[in-house]
Amino acid sequence: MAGVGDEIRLYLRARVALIVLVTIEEQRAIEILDDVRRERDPSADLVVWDIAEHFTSAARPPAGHRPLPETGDPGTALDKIKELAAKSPDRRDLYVLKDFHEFWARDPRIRRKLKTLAQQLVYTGASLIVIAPTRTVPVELRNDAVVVELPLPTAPQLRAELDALIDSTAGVRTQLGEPGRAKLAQAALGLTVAQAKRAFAKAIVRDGALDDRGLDTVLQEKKAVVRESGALEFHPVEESPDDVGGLDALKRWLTLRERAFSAEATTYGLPAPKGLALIGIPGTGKSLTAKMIGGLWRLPLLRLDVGALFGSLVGESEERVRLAIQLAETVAPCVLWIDEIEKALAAGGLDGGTSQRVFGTILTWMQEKTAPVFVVATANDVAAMPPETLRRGRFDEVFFLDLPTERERREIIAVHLRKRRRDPEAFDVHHLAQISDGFVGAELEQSVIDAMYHAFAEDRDVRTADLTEALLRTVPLSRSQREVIEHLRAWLRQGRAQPASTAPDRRDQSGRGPGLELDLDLDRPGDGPRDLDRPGDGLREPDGWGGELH
Ligand SMILES: Nc1ncnc2c1ncn2[C@@H]1O[C@H](COP(=O)(O)OP(=O)(O)OP(=O)(O)O)[C@@H](O)[C@H]1O
Repeated sequence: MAGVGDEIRLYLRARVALIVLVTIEEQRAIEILDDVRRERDPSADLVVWDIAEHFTSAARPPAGHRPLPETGDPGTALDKIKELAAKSPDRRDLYVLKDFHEFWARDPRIRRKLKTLAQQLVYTGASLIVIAPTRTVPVELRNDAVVVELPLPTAPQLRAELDALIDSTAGVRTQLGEPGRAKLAQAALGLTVAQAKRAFAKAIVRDGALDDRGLDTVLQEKKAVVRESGALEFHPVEESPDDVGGLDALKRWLTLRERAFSAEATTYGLPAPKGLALIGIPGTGKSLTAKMIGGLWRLPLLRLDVGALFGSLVGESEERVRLAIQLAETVAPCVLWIDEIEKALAAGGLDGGTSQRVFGTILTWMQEKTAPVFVVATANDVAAMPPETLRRGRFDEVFFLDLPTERERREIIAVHLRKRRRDPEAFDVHHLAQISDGFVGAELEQSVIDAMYHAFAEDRDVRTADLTEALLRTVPLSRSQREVIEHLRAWLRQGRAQPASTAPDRRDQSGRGPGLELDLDLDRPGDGPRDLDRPGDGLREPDGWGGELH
């Protein structure tokens, strides 16, 4: 039996008044509880109450028949449990309540009755367990209750389900040998037992057999489940470092850790990297980098939409974040991209408490996580983020993505010409980079597209002149919203991040740009060891540096 059964057994032995088992897998929870019951006392009963079936015995095989009371009212159900336990105080029955999270949320009478009953049962052999889909236990009950989470099934558990399904499905042809079955079970990680069984069954019905095609069905099912969870989605991994212009320091950092999640790295004694924070000017390639990491490291990429975490019902947001974390851990090793993490603090219209709790849950998890989930947090607005957010221990490194330098602009323009099947050699990219000072990657890409539209409308191929015009037509954000960039650079000046690029021309002809000239104050306390692969450490801020933009 999994660790949860052991944990529950321990709490029962310690006579904890109320155990709240958090899961959406009620059937699996009941099976685990029945194992616990049988092992403690085979003659005890497992009595389950829910709003539709009322009292039933779930003990397998049935533990000696005893008439059970009949009531669909939750308050009366609690009274009846009290009577049953009082009648035979030595019986070690387990009473399981379903649907109570609905009642305790809205009825103070139920909260009171449940608390009293839980405290009284401590003096009998019986125990009380609530199965709930959320871990929000009312304040009044928190002192008496322990919350136990039922993790999603592991690969061996899913494998057992798969084997059982194949054995029980008459006439199913299966070309799945040992490695195939293991692969399929592995692919189903992140699904509940019921969801996995459904996906396996779907593959059998659709293909008439269980073979390699099943893998695809299972992955599709998993994507659907992840999407339904509200805030998490699988992101296709298509980008490679070749799609990213500039940002060489950041790319080097990532390439150095390319095999960080391999078994060899663990054997070598390396800890798995925890995560990266990418802070910076909008449009400089933070999202692009997050996507590229999945491609470079060949790991699945999950994107967490922080805005979508916030639900309107009490406790819903916390529940969603918990579920998202749980899903990411089951899919691990993976990259979890937390897009615009600062939104967690600025969730408009919500009471500060909810967003603080959601943000706190993410941060605590990042600090304590042991599963190989590499977090990439991207943020534009650092003003809302408390400084401790980006502390080491959570992130291995914090990178700042500044306006691209001239050389980087050359690379970015070349990337986008190549992407659109044009040879950069056929263009004067030097000139284009020179005239696009202050442009970010997104604006350069847009200018390339804009130029191509103009040429296309005139039925000819795109030329340097079209690109020049497109660039001159564009007013980059760095010019229209200087203060946004000033603000971010002021933050960088406080030495909280590494420049993502080490371009020697960081101070290009415009005389702007912080980059390498910053004194990064490498010895500040609490910083821990620095990366050897990080170039440019400790260079001095030049006289008269003012980050002036043109
Ligand atoms: N360094 C770069 N190299 C190549 N393309 C880039 C680069 N930076 C940005 N781009 C292009 O601009 C698009 C938008 O950039 P991206 O979304 O990654 O920026 P961002 O920093 O995440 O912006 P935001 O903060 O506004 O979300 C990318 O999909 C890519 O096509």
